[in-house]
Formats: sequence, structure tokens, C-alpha cells
Amino acid sequence: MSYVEIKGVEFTYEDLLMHFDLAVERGEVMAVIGPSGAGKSTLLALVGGFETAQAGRILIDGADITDLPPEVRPVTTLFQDHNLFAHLTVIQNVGLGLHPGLRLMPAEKEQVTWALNEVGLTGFEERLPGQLSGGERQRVAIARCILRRRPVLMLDEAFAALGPALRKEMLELVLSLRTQKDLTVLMVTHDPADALFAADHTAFIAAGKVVTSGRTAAVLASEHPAIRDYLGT
Ligand SMILES: Nc1ncnc2c1ncn2[C@@H]1O[C@H](COP(=O)(O)OP(=O)(O)OP(=O)(O)O)[C@@H](O)[C@H]1O
Repeated sequence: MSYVEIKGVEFTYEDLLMHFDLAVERGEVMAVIGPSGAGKSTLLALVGGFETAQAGRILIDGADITDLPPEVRPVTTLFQDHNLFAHLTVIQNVGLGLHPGLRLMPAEKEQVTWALNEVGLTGFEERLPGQLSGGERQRVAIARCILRRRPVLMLDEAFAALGPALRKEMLELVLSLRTQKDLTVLMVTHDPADALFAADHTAFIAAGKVVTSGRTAAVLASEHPAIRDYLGT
């Protein structure tokens, strides 16, 4: 049995019927690529519980999570934007990973300090998001994710707005956290280079279905017309 199992999961938006089957092994990074509107974000939303499957089951570590509300799923998601509250300091934003209130007990503050250190942001505690670079803001959001201690981390084009060098740096951080914290990572990206760099396996999605999945290099080299079209090669 795979660590994450998405089995016959169906969801419809207007005229697009999506039907997903996908298995992700424990500790791997799986990239999800495919054309705009293919259903990549919807797939992540279904796993995260922000959308509810109309049919099929989602299992994580053997437990059926299909009907659980998002906050109790063993999953945390990092989006491209809107991960942080602009009026809250770094420490408050990260502290939200522990509980929804803003008053942190000393032991909680210690945990936040630990998480900020893990992402290389010691000394940034009292800044507001507006006083950080894009990469630093995503580091704050990652710190909150690791504080939530969920075994599955999902990235929805989380680094798409960053330049190539910074994107690589952020992916390196994710890879190192994956190893240290035994995370399983599902990562939507539009950049095949990101998939090649970070992902053991890649799933190619088109028109609401997983067209193919396998080793990243093999998927990117596939002769499947939809993949060649998408890559423009
Ligand atoms: N809230 C919504 N209401 C209605 N339709 C939606 C909604 N969200 C997404 N859709 C539609 O569902 C389909 C899949 O969208 P989704 O965002 O999952 O695609 P995607 O592969 O992530 O695209 P992109 O790469 O552009 O982010 C699209 O046709 C989109 O227009």
C-alpha cells in the first residue's frame, strides 16, 4: 500500500469531470504538472480537504481521510500567495501553526523560534510580511507548515513567483526538510526544471485525469502527444 492513495476520486466543476487515481510513496517528492485548467490545484484541494470528493477515496498511511475536515487531515499546504497575514509579525504568523490565537505561551514561543531557525530566519521574528522579500515570506510560511507537524506537505506553485536561483534554494530547503522530518511532498509546478530537480516522480495531468506518472525524467521524455504539446518540444 502506498502512503498517499487517491483512488477513483471524482470532482466536477461545471463541464469538467475530473477523475484522479494516483499513489505517492512515503518520503518521496511527487511533482504534478500539466496544462492550465487541467485540475492540478483541484487535486491538491481534494487531498487537503478544501474540496470534497464526489466519489472515490483518499487514504493517507492507510487511514481514509476522504470525509475529514481540512484541519484534522495529516496534510499542510503552501500556496503561492496569501499564506501570511500582512498585519501580523513573523512570530505571530508562524505561531498560527500551533493554534488560532495570537498569545503564545513561552513553550510555544520556543517552538516558533525553533521553526524559524529551521528555515534560516532567526532574527526576523518581529518583522511584518511587508518587510520581507518574497523568498523570506515563503520561508515564514514553510516554518508554519513544519510547526504543524503534518507528514504530507503540498506545494501549489508555491515558488512560481520567485526567480530561478531562489526557486532552487527553496526547493533545496524543501528537500532537506523532507529528509529531516520524513515528509511526503506533492508539488504542483509549471516548471519542468523544478520537477527534474526536486521530484522523484512526476504525474502529468490533463483534462482532469492523470495521463501518466512515473520517474520524472521518463515522464518528461514521454512521447505522449499531450506531454509533448505541454512542453512545446
Ligand atoms: N471555484 C471554481 N468554480 C468553478 N470552476 C472552477 C473553480 N476552480 C477551478 N475551476 C475550474 O476547474 C478546472 C481545473 O482548475 P484547477 O485550478 O484545478 O486547474 P490547474 O491545473 O491548477 O490550473 P493552473 O495551472 O492554471 O493553476 C478549470 O477548468 C477551472 O476553470
